[in-house]
This record gives sequence, structure tokens and C-alpha cells, in this order.
Amino acid sequence: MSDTCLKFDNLTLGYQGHAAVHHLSGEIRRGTLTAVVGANGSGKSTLMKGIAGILKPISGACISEFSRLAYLPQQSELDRTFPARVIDLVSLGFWQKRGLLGRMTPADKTDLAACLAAVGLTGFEKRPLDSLSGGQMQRALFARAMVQDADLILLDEPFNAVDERTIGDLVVLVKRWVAEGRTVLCVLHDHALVRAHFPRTLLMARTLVGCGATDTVLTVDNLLRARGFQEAWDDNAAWCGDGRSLDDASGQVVAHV
Ligand SMILES: Nc1ncnc2c1ncn2[C@@H]1O[C@H](COP(=O)(O)OP(=O)(O)OP(=O)(O)O)[C@@H](O)[C@H]1O
Repeated sequence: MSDTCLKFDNLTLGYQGHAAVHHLSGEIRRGTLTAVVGANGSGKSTLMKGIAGILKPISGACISEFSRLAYLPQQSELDRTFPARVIDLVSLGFWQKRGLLGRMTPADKTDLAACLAAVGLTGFEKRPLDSLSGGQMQRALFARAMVQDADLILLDEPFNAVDERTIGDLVVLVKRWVAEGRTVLCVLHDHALVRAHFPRTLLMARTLVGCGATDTVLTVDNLLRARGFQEAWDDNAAWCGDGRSLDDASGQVVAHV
């Protein structure tokens, strides 16, 4: 197995023929922790969906080398009125190992209890999802990711509307996953949090502005460039028309994370 977990090869992703992520090239190395940052609408969630295989490339490719993936979408994309309990949600994490109709083994039940304990939700097994606070729901989603035992974990704004104590607890878990050799990509808006805890950063503005060590990516210059790209973006432009594209304006950025 190579050192590379993900390779973006001139990747363009979008919706109804319009690009949301444009000509992205770069690599994510195995066992790294990378923050994915950028303004609203800069293509972060789209990139996560492309990596997860939910969105197929318009052109280019996302080449991945992992055996199990855990993807936590934004909480706003989840329907919490679905009549399920915490234990139902978390045990869904076993489906890749056991299949949808497979039964949990005694070892799975022990694992599940350990994962709930790790996120501080022991005793919450039978609570309906719609009775959880935002932070408790996020803890339950982290427990499901732990149960999945994934080697690539994608977290889309996991700390939105979550208090500082919960953020601190969840950041500890994320760092533990990385210490275990897992690769984590995490969409975030809080640059102070990124600088404090995320060694690597991928800065998006529909195209890639920079990626690499956080202190070399989150620079004033790059943030101004990202703002310029974002403001120049035409949502209605053809996905890769003949006219001037961001790549013409910036030069295509190829980076290695
Ligand atoms: N299902 C969809 N259909 C059409 N356009 C979409 C869809 N999802 C996202 N887009 C568009 O793609 C662009 C990038 O959106 P995306 O959600 O990837 O941005 P983001 O960086 O994650 O934003 P935020 O920080 O607000 O979550 C936006 O212009 C958005 O309107």
C-alpha cells in the first residue's frame, strides 16, 4: 500500500453541469489530519461528497486507497425526525462489516459500548435521536464513525453549533484516530481551531488555493487570494467553457498534502 490515501487528478465536481470544485489536483497522505477551509460556497462539502463517491466527477478523477470510509455530513443534511434511537444510529456503523441484515456479534456489542463510552454517551443508548442536543447528536455520529473502524474519515463541519467542551472532547478523539494511523479530513470555519489542532490545511475557493502545512497555507496572502477567487466566481458559468476560467487567472495549483 502506498503512502497516498487520496489523489485528486484535475478533479472537477459540480451540479447540473456547473462546476462547484474546479480542476483540483493534489494528494492527501495516509495518517494525516487535514482541515478543509474556505468561504461559504467554496466547494468544501462538494469535495467531501466527491471523495465519498456520492458525487461523480464531471471530469478528472479522485483516486482513493482506503478500505473503509466514514463520512459525517453536515448535521443540516440529517433527518432527525426519523424514529431511531442512539443505539440504532451507532450500530449502523457495523453494516460495512456485517451487511445490512447481519446481526451484531458479542464482540460488536462490546465495541459499541466502548465507542459510546469514548464519546461520553453511556446511558444514552435508548434515547430517540430527536431528543438529543446538537452536541449529543454529534457525539453519537462520532461513535458511529468509531464503530465503522474506517481508515479514511470525512467530517463536514462537525463542530457547528457545538459548545467548547464538546469541541475539546471531539478534537481529542480525532487526534486519537490520527495517532492510530487513520486519515482525517475535516471541514471547518474556525481558523483559530485549525491553527491550534490541525497540522495540515487545504484551502478552497472553488479551486484549490493552497494545501500543505497549516502555517504555510493560512497566510494573509492566500486568504486574500481565496477571497478574490470566490468573488470572481460566476455560478452560472459553464463548467469548463472556452472563456476565462479561474485557472487562467491563477495558474493551476498542484499541491501535495
Ligand atoms: N445539490 C446541489 N445542487 C446544485 N448546486 C449545489 C448543490 N449543492 C451545492 N451546490 C452549489 O455548489 C457550490 C458549492 O457548495 P458547497 O456546499 O460545496 O460549499 P461549501 O464550501 O461546503 O459551503 P458552506 O461553507 O456554506 O457549507 C455552491 O454554489 C452551492 O450552491
